[in-house]
Amino acid sequence: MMEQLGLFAEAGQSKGLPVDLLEYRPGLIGVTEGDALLARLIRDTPWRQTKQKMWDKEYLTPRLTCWYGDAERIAGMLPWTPELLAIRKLVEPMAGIGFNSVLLNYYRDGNDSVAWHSDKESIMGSQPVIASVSFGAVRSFDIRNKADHALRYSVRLEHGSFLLMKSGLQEHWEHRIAKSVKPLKARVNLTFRLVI
Ligand SMILES: O=C(O)CCC(=O)C(=O)O
Ligand SMILES: [Fe+2]
Repeated sequence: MMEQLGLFAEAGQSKGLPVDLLEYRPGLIGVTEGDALLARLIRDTPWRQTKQKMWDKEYLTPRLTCWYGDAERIAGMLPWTPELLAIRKLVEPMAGIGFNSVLLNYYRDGNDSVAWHSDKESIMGSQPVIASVSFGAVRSFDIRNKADHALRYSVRLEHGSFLLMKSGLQEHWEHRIAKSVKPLKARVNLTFRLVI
C-alpha cells in the first residue's frame, strides 16, 4: 500500500552524491554480455513473489526475488551458479570484502518497486557493505536521510552498472526504487551481501 502512495517520482542523477555513502560505476559489465546475463537470469531463476505485512494486512511484494549463496551453510539459499560466482569475483575487489550471498530482484516493469527501507537485518551486522549490480531498464535509486527526509539524492542505475552501498549508508539513510509512470522494460538487480 505504502508503495502506491505518491511514489511516481522520476528522479535523475543527483549532483554531489555523497561518496562516503555511495559509489557508482557505470559499465562494470558491457552491453552485449549484460543483455545475455539479463535474459538468462530472467529465464533460469526460480523467482518467487513473497508476501509482506503492512498494517496487519498481507500484500504481495511488488517484485520477484531469489536468494543464492553458500547454501551448505545458510538455510533457504540456492547454491551459487557459475554466472553469479563470476559477477561476485568482479565486485569483491571493488567492495574490499567477500560476500557469501546475493539477493536477486526482478522488476518486471515500471510498476514493480521496492519501498523506502534500509538493509540492516541483524544477520548482516549494523554496518553492512552491499554491492549492487543492475541489468536492464534504467531505474532511479533514491536515498533519503532518516532524520531529514528532505535530504535526498538519486542515482540512475544503468544496464551493467555497479553501485557500492558503503558501511555508513544503512544506519542513517533509507533507499528505494520508486514505481514509474513511464512504461519500463524488465530490470534485474543483484545485491551481494555478507550474511553472518
Ligand atoms: O533494486 C535495487 O537497486 C535495490 C534493491 C534493494 O534495495 C534491496 O534488495 O534491498
Ligand atoms: Fe535495499
